[in-house]
Amino acid sequence: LPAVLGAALDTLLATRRVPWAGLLLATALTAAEILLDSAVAVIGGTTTARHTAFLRRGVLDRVLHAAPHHADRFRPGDLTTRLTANAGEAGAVPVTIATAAGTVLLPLGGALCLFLIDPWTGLALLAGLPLFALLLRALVRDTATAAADYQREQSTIATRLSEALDGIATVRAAATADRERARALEPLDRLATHGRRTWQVQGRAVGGAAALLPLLTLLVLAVGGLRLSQGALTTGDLLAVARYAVLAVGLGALTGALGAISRGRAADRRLDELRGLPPLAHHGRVLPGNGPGELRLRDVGVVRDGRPLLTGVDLTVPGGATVAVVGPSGSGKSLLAAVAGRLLDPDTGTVTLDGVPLDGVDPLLLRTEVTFAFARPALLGATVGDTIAFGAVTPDGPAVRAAARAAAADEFIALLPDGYRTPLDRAPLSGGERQRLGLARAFAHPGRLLVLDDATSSLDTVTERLVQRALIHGTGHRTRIVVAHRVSTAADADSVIWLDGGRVRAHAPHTELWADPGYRAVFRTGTGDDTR
Ligand SMILES: Nc1ncnc2c1ncn2[C@@H]1O[C@H](COP(=O)(O)OP(=O)(O)OP(=O)(O)O)[C@@H](O)[C@H]1O
Repeated sequence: LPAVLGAALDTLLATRRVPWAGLLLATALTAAEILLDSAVAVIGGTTTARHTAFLRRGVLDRVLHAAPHHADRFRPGDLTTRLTANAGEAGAVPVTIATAAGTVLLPLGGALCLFLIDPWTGLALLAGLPLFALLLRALVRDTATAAADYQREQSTIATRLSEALDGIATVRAAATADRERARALEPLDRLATHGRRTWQVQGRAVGGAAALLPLLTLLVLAVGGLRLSQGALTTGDLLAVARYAVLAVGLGALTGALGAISRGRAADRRLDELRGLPPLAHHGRVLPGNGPGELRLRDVGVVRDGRPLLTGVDLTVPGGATVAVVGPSGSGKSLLAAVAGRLLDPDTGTVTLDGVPLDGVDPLLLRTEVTFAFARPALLGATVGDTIAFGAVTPDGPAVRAAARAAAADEFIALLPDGYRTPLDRAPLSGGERQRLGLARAFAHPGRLLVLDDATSSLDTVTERLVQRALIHGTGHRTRIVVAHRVSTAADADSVIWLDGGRVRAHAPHTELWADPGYRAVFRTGTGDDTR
């Protein structure tokens, strides 16, 4: 454009006629620039959105497929920040790099044209560039550290807020809302400091560029003027030099792009920590068809922070048996349940189902063969029916209803506004009702092994008996492990695993163990309410 305008000016001066061709070309070039700018906005926006979605999916996939105890060290608030704000910043990097490349191309073209018109004007521009390069280097380095600190504090606030929301009832009951707010917002000062640091670094770079680049333009123009007076340049040339010099110092826009790239890369490093989570390893083995569901644990141990939580657990649960796991609070019952269905890999020993080590079985297959129900089940899916059907395999309507009946959930579901089709957010549920939906979900997914981890603790005694009967009389699972505090569960089971301090104290039928006062004491000192 400057070359066309310069040539048009020279034609005008030389011929005293309107240079229509030059003007038309200049108009076409300007229109093309406007069109390109619009294309950049549209393509840039969609590319960033797609890349962000790609990063989020990839990282979420790694988190979901990671060995659970590795993924657990990232708290929900922290994970959310990484997957939302951080992924957003990291997702913008490719487009920002492309924009930066565009930002560099135009000044480079400008510089090249200066050399073509007159090398001395090009050299004048080059003289100031080393200083500008130093400025950019400092910007990239300082932005990266300030942005990383800022993003870390953001995560801390998000973690504390999500903890406070999670425990909102306790916070209200303890009247500690003000204290919680102060705790959640405590990193705010540091966050502000790091935020200011980021913008100070950016401001310094922009300020430096704003001081340096006009001086550079002036220098190029001065050299151009000198060359005009020497007769080496025409007036049109000088006009073009002036325009190209302005284009060349457009390099200043690079400061904004480089700052954004540095912030994006700092955010991407936080995603890297999630990408680095070791996946749940397996050897893609299948379980033998029609196996009885025999579970064996050999010398199983779990250690956390040097503390043994399960030690030397040796157990055989015969296929088709119902086994209760009892023991005082903190004795390792939930850990044993998690290990039995590979929600957790033990640190020592092996767990096999029908002779195949669990860590060898394809996880998707394992999830169709092993079903869990928990004390506080997460209700996933859009409707009440969906949440029961939720799993690796989706059961049909009659199977969902049969499972709900077995879990004694059918009656209260029938009272909901739309029955099974009631959206979960329109279904106010008590703790016991939530538990029954969790149980129904487990019952609706038959397989070799069913693990109930305290999954009936909120049910009243009558309902629990109903569920217990359904459990014993078949839910389509062959083997059942039931963690419970109630003596009736132990009495109904074929045998009882009695845990104490992370060790198996005994594995025998309830009637045999009942003679031991220590065993009877479990039901008095546990959180269970019934003894007999
Ligand atoms: N991820 C973990 N990191 C560190 N310690 C853990 C972890 N998970 C469990 N523990 C500890 O292991 C012990 C056993 O926990 P577990 O949940 O198995 O007990 P439990 O017998 O099911 O107790 P309750 O009857 O109260 O539910 C507890 O002391 C608990 O603090």
